[in-house]
Order: sequence, then C-alpha cells, then structure tokens
Amino acid sequence: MTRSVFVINAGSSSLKYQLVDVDSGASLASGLIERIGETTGEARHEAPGIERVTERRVITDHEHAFGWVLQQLDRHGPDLDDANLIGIGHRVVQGGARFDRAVAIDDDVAQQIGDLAPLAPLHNPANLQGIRSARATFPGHPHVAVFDTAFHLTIPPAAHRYAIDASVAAEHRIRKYGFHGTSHQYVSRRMAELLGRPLEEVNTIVLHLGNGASATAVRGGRSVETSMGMTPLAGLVMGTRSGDIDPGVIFHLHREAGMSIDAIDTLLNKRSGLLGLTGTGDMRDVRQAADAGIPRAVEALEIVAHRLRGTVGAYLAHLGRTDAIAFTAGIGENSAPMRADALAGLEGLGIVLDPERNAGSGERRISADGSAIEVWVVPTNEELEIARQVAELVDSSGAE
Ligand SMILES: Nc1ncnc2c1ncn2[C@@H]1O[C@H](COP(=O)(O)OP(=O)(O)O)[C@@H](O)[C@H]1O
Ligand SMILES: CC(=O)OP(=O)(O)O
Ligand SMILES: [Mg+2]
Repeated sequence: MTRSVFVINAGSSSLKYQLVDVDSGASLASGLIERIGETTGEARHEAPGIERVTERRVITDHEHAFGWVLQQLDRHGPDLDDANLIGIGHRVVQGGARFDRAVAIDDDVAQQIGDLAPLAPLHNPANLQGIRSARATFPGHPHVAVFDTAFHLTIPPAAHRYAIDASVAAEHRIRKYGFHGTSHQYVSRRMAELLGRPLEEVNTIVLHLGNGASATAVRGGRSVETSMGMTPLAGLVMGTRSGDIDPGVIFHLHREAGMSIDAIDTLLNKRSGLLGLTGTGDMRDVRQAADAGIPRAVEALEIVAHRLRGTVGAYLAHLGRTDAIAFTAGIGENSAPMRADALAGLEGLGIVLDPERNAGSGERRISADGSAIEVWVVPTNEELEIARQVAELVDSSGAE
C-alpha cells in the first residue's frame, strides 16, 4: 500500500509543498503559494494526470494557504486517506548546535525552533509559522522537523569556530552551522552508491548551486567543511546573496554611507549576488545576457566561477584525497558552462571534464575517463530525503 509524507518548506511569504510517496519516491502532488499576506498572491498546484492549477488571489496567511492546498487536494486528488498520509515533514533551516537529526515536533521542540530565530531571522520565524498552521490543519498526524543544519554538526571545531572573542561567541552561539544539509547528505550518499563503494570510504565535494548555493566537503559520509556560515549569507555568490565579503564592508557602509543595519542586511541578502551584479538573480537570464556579450553579465559569471574554483581548491586540501565532485540543484544540474568554468584549469589537480558528457542531461558522470577525480551531476531531491527521514522516525518511534 502507498505511504505518503506531506513535505512543507515554509518561507516568510511563500509555502512550497509536496506529497511524496515514500517508497517509490514519486511526487503525488506539489505546489507553491507565493506572496502570502500581500495584495495579490499566486498559487500553483500540480499532480500527475491533472492540468496545472494556477490562481491569482489574496492569501492572508499560512493557515489560509493550507486551506487552499486542502481544497485543491479535495478537488483534484489524491485523497489523503487513499495516499495513506503517515506524517508531515517540515524543512527547518536553523537547528543550532542541538538538533543533529530529525525530531518529532511537540510544543517544546516548536519553542526551541522559535528560540533559534535570532540565528536565522529570515528563515526560522517563517518555518515556525508553517509548523503552527500545519499542526492546526493536520492535527491528527505526526509532524517532524528536518533541519538544514543537522548534517553539518560533524564539522570539527577548527572548521566551525570563528576567530573572535571566545566568550562573545559562546554567549551568542556564534559559529558556523552550515545549511542545505539535507541536500548535501542525499547527494553524497548517492555519490557513494554511484561509485559502487561503501559510504565510509568515499570523499566527495558537493556543490549545491540553486538560488541559495553552498559547497560541502564530505569525508566518509560526514560533513567536515561547508561554505555557508552562522547564516546562509556566507560563502559562494548566490542569486541575491553576496556570499563572502570582508566584514569591514558592513562598518564602512554604516559609517561612511550612512546605511542602517537593516538596509545593509537587505542589501547583502536580497540585492546582491547575481541580482546585484547584473540586475537579474536568475542564472538563465544572466547566461543569456553574457552570450549576447553584455560585459557585466560576462563579468558576473567570472566572479561566480572564481569563487567556486577557490572553494573546490580549498576542499581538495581539506579532504587530502577526493574521489568525486558532485554538482547539484538548479544551476549545478542544468548549467554545463558554469560547471566547465568552475573547474577550468584544474587539470593539473586531476580534474578533467568530458565536454560531451558535460553537455548531456540527467544523473551521469561528466569527467573524462582519465580524470583522477570523477565529476558527476547528481540531481538532488530534498523533498524525498525529508519524506524518508519522516518515515524512518514514524516507523521507529511511532512519533505522535
Ligand atoms: N537550464 C538552466 N541553465 C542554467 N541555470 C538554470 C537552468 N535551470 C535552472 N537554472 C537556475 O537554477 C537556479 C534555481 O535553482 P533551484 O535549485 O531551482 O533553486 P532553489 O534554491 O530556489 O530551490 C536559478 O538561478 C535558475 O536560473
Ligand atoms: C538555507 C538556504 O539558503 O536555503 P535556500 O537555498 O532554500 O534559500
Ligand atoms: Mg530547490
């Protein structure tokens, strides 16, 4: 019989969901509600065998959004009883130093997710709002939190501590947490499977390049270094986030340009990265502009590739021996030129792409036969990984 998990990724003004068949991995329904709380929201729902539903309407809050989803399921199926819904999985971005695995959500866990909000002010309050609304909407089912940070709690202190006053860091819980852990875990496991070797023996660099982007060095299935930091602002150049900058820039913008801390926060999180460099945060548009010869787009792609190449180089050093590099997420899976640019010039380090394989599609090896380090495209599936973790917890503990 089918067993399904409803996976929720709640953002501040959006709600992404997917009903996942845990055993086959198939998506039974999915959708996205955007601009919640604004004057014109947009809601999409799709399921196999139906025409995609798109509506523009006011959606007042997350509970209202869930009401809309239930209505779509009611109208178009699948029926949640037929789908044998066994639990609800919530993506929670910040789990702090405490949550090293998925947990069943009770009032105490919900409170702790709220207490972690200062460490992820853009994400955790929204995640919590999603949890509250979903618990009200699905009161009879177990709810499970799956944390972006959990996979990275194996990162050793030399890599996760910042060199600042130790008492200030301890008091304010300042350290590298890292994010996208669900994806890095899923892809690094799959990588070992594809190489046909035990997970414990495989060292992989995972490059998750979506709107948010991060790199992780995985040694024998454990994260040992990652590019995001205390917050998802650090590291690689992203769609709208700057990634690494000299922290001195912030003082300069405050003191010399008179910008408020909130304005700088918005600048670095929402108006930087590809968007700040070119005017669009979407890689497809930037590539098109670069192909048309627009200099700032060409230069933006060089900045993205330069940061990636430096990160790969650092992680080769941290791992000592690297078996594979895996590209994943929207850009990593779909942009052959960005993969080629990121690894250009690394032949001397044993990394050689095969241009024809790189230009193909789907899960595959893209390195040349003689490449000492294999390079692969491994499509991520965060929803499936969340659904599996929920199923595992429900099966083992009868989570309520
Ligand atoms: N064919 C493609 N070529 C280049 N970039 C692509 C392609 N398809 C998607 N992308 C890029 O992937 C990014 C979105 O990645 P995705 O993983 O879907 O994002 P999110 O982090 O929101 O889940 C966007 O920058 C988009 O332009
Ligand atoms: C944590 C993070 O960066 O998430 P996303 O890629 O979904 O923005
Ligand atoms: Mg994604």
